[in-house]
Amino acid sequence: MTDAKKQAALDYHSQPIPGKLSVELTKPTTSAKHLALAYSPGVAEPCREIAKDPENAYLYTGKGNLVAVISDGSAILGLGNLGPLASKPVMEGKGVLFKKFAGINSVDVEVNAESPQAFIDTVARIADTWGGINLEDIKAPECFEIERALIERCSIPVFHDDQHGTAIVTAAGMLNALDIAGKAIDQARIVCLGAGAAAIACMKLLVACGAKAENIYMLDRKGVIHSGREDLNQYKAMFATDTERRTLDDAIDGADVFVGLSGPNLLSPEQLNKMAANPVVFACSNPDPEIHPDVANATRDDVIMATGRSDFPNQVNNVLGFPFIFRGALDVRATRINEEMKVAAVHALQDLAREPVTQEVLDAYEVDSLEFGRGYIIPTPMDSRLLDRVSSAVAQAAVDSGVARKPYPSHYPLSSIEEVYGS
Ligand SMILES: NC(=O)C1=CN([C@@H]2O[C@H](COP(=O)(O)OP(=O)(O)OC[C@H]3O[C@@H](n4cnc5c(N)ncnc54)[C@H](OP(=O)(O)O)[C@@H]3O)[C@@H](O)[C@H]2O)C=CC1
Ligand SMILES: CC(=O)C(=O)O
Ligand SMILES: [Mg+2]
Repeated sequence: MTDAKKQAALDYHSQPIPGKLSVELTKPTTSAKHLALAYSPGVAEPCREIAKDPENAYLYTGKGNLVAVISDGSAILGLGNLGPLASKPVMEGKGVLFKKFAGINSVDVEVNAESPQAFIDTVARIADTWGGINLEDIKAPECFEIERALIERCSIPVFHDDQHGTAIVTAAGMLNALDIAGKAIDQARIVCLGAGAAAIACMKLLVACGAKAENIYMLDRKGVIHSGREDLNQYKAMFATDTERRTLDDAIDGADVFVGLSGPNLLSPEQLNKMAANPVVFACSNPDPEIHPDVANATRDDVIMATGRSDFPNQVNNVLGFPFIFRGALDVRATRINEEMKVAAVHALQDLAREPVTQEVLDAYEVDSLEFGRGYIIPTPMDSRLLDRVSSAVAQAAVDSGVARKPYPSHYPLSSIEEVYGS
């Protein structure tokens, strides 16, 4: 970013008041009578009801529309481990997206934990307060055990966004991009740079969508993850291939797909030039991609290019997933977010990209036209139809797969966030 853009970002966060979120009141509070209801003595009545039956918390408090965004700051975007407090702008940002796109209230919680177990214990002890937990920017491999343990210990949905939100959006974009490139996913040779939270989850979901594990070369900082390596954790080991290729330079030769979930400027124009015809490049590291789209487009005119950023076409970013996935899960009071719900979200995103783009989206991106093709493989976050399409698909999948504690919502389809509480 230029110095002017960096300053604009700092000003945005500090002016006119610090931060991006605030708390609003939902009940009248202008008289002593109101206070006697909101506070003592009236507040005792809902307390007694919740003590009798914890489900009443959904009736008398904001729990059912409240998601905690929780991080230890160990993998903040692609910036690395900057600690919990430095992750707060990102966590507030996730809260902005929850509210703006899905009408969900959120609190950000930055945990200073000395170990994964301490983090798990901290979160588990406060979990009942919320309707769901969105884990964010926790590095691999610790994130896998943290999420598994919290799913086991909590009765509300726990979802590591960097794993599953990213994987859902990547899979949707990839299925469309390969279709446009005229390639079959089960034939595609895929290079994944990065072997952390996002990369492992993305490759697992691509395999579930038809990619062949033996066609995937995954790389970490030490190079290709191959069967001869003895330094692999169990998650990386799932992607160890029997190959003589050792470096990105080796792996990228002839590849159909590059997925970057690692760090900035790690794919060179020379390496892009070694890829097969119509290469699909998802350079998803934030804020700086593995290859800048201007560089990629200048290098090859047949590249189908996506990044995680809002300021370039084809934004492959978990913002297209987590707000709507939680909306659907909360509205049927799902106990968890399972594979069926994730796959339903993939197909809802994939299908929406193939529909005509609305004027609202054209205006938001200041373009005259946008249609399914190389420059538009996935819906944009500013598409208000996402609220209905993804949330409905996720809610229906939760009901069908038996994890919903409420029926499919009678107030669906949703056409705006004003409707999220029903009528
Ligand atoms: N667009 C989107 O929606 C999203 C994008 N991301 C991006 O993905 C990236 C990774 O995030 P996340 O998975 O959460 O973090 P993790 O810390 O869990 O994983 C980072 C991975 O990147 C690898 N890596 C880092 N530098 C290099 C390098 N120079 N060469 C090869 N591999 C490297 C690490 O290798 P090693 O294992 O050897 O340490 C590790 O496997 C970030 O840039 C993040 O912004 C993440 C989530 C969503
Ligand atoms: C988008 C996001 O969650 C990340 O880059 O970590
Ligand atoms: Mg993240």
